[in-house]
Amino acid sequence: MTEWTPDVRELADLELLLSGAFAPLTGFLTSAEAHAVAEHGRLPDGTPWPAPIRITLPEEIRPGDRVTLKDPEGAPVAVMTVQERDGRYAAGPVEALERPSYGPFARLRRTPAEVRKELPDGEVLGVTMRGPLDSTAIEDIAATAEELDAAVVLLPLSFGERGPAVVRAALKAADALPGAMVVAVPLAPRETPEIDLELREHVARNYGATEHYPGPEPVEIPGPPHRRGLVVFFTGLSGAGKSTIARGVRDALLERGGRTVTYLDGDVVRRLLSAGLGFSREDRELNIRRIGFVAAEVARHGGLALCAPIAPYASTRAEVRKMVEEVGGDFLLVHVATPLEECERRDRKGLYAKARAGLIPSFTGISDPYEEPEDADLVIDTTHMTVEESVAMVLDTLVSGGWVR
Ligand SMILES: Nc1ncnc2c1ncn2[C@@H]1O[C@H](COP(=O)(O)OS(=O)(=O)O)[C@@H](OP(=O)(O)O)[C@H]1O
Ligand SMILES: Nc1ncnc2c1ncn2[C@@H]1O[C@H](COP(=O)(O)OP(=O)(O)O)[C@@H](O)[C@H]1O
Repeated sequence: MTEWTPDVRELADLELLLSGAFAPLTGFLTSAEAHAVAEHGRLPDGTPWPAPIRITLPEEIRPGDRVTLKDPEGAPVAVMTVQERDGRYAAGPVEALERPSYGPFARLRRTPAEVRKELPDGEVLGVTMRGPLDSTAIEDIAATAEELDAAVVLLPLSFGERGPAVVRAALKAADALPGAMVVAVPLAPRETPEIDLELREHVARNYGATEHYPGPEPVEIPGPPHRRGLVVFFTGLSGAGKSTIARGVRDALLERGGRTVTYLDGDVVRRLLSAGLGFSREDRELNIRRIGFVAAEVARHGGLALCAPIAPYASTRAEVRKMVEEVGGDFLLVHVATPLEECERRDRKGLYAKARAGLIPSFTGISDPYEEPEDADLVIDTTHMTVEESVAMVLDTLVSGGWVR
């Protein structure tokens, strides 16, 4: 049987499909269902449903296959029977394997059936929360509950990096709302506020709510850029100047102070983190994913990471961008766009001559691809530039973006 690890949003949706929080859905939507939902806000049989709950799977997975869906730590979560392929998407029912029993506040992630069993008969006020409740909201909830003679269930939507903070906010609010239950629901935000609100209402109803009270939207106060994690990712041909510039930027940042800096040097990465890997497409991709993983961890804790691999494939660079942004970090792609002729003219290590002579197979730019970035945040062609000028271009970008003061 095939195995696959969905991304964090898909895994959160999977958990809600399995728990019954997305009832009547029991699997990922087909293209016809997703289309009906997008067009009419209903499933093809007329049942109201606001949001396309979908999953992307690799192309090799075909209708009829049974796929074990695993969490990032490798624990099997569910088996999906693929019924349909629609481009990147796959549709089909899911069956639970093991209930995830870890993660912050795992004890509060309960199924709608368990919660409904505990609720008293009568009215239930379901409060969905994406951020803390202020005293006005708490008074409002208390007054509504009294008016309706309703029990209160607080449903913190604990998705992503901020998830635990939302659950803590719900526990605090529960202290001020005697008798309120707290149930953590990993519902990722949706594409529009309207869809988000409707889906929250459906989920609240599945948890037994007869009334839905949407908590106020959190005021988005991302930390200032100089406190946010940042990954500066240099890409370009061998000899383009990536490591020279990255080292210059590192030194300048250390001289200025104010930020911690991690330089994931290409040679060190290849010697330690990626020891044993070669230069096939698979090995290069794995090398870049490893670099991206470490850089994202640095960014998660507010650090600044500099990486300078060739990273020839656009899709792998995009994966790294996603990994970093998912943990709340910023990602700057710097294309060191020195043309092949100049890199070859420099040929510092004599590698281009060897590659031309056929002594190094699959050499980037000669006998192996380099996909030019279309999403670079900064492009530097070093052909007619000094090292100092190139370093200054990066530093100026960091200062003007507020990442460095
Ligand atoms: N076949 C082939 N193609 C490209 N480069 C090769 C190859 N074989 C060895 N080298 C040397 O390895 C350095 C590139 O490693 P990277 O880890 O940056 O490459 S990749 O991002 O995984 O594609 C690169 O170093 P830099 O010149 O510092 O970029 C090369 O010196
Ligand atoms: N403006 C510039 N920026 C960076 N490197 C430059 C520049 N001008 C000349 N060079 C030279 O080009 C070479 C680039 O090598 P390197 O930094 O190892 O490239 P890469 O890491 O991309 O393989 C170095 O010898 C460096 O001195």
